[in-house]
Amino acid sequence: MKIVPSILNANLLYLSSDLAKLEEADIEMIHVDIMDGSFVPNISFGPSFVEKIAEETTLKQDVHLMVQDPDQIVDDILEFQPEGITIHYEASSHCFQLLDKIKSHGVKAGIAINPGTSYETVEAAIMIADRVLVMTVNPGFGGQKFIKPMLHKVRKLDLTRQINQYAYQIEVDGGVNDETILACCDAQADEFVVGSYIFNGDPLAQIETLNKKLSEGK
Ligand SMILES: O=C(CO)[C@@H](O)[C@H](O)COP(=O)(O)O
Ligand SMILES: [Fe+2]
Repeated sequence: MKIVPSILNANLLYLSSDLAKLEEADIEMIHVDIMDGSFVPNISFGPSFVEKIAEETTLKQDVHLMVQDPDQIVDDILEFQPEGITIHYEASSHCFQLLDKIKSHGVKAGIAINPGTSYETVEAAIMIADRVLVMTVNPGFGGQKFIKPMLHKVRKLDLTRQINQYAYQIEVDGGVNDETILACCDAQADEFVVGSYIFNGDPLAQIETLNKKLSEGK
């Protein structure tokens, strides 16, 4: 089980020292949300930011693409060899081709689903995905309320991978905090993206609280 801090709501003026704190907290990977103002009503970072982060830290990058046309931007990100790139099923017109392309570069290929997208819609795509990201808020912003019924999808994804021996990791993204992380863990999610909960306080203390919750819940 992994906590994956999302830097979307971090204060970018202090990002360098915050990244050092995450390393100190034994975090392995951060979550980088790329938004184009079209697929979601917000604009965040672009590929050059992935490059700058790679120069600054040894933390791996889990890149979450919330863009209308992922085919157009994916090459620019593959260049910086993140740990993974996750595309939205709703945005990609050729998701199998794109997932294969990401994998062929030795980068983990993820498929993300919005709250309104059913598990059944992605039944085929998950067969080849390394990661399935279940949005537990509507994408676009940090600091939103966790949508609890999404855990039903997480449970189904876990059951499906057990039955078929699929290899994907299940990641939950949005509204994960000290009150919701245990339910995600119980539903068998493997990776917990946590943004505002970590960066609205002292990152080290917040991560310690989350780790404590997870170990108490075992
Ligand atoms: O992809 C997104 C939002 O669209 C997320 O990765 C957020 O950045 C998570 O932030 P919190 O909900 O934890 O504040
Ligand atoms: Fe995200």
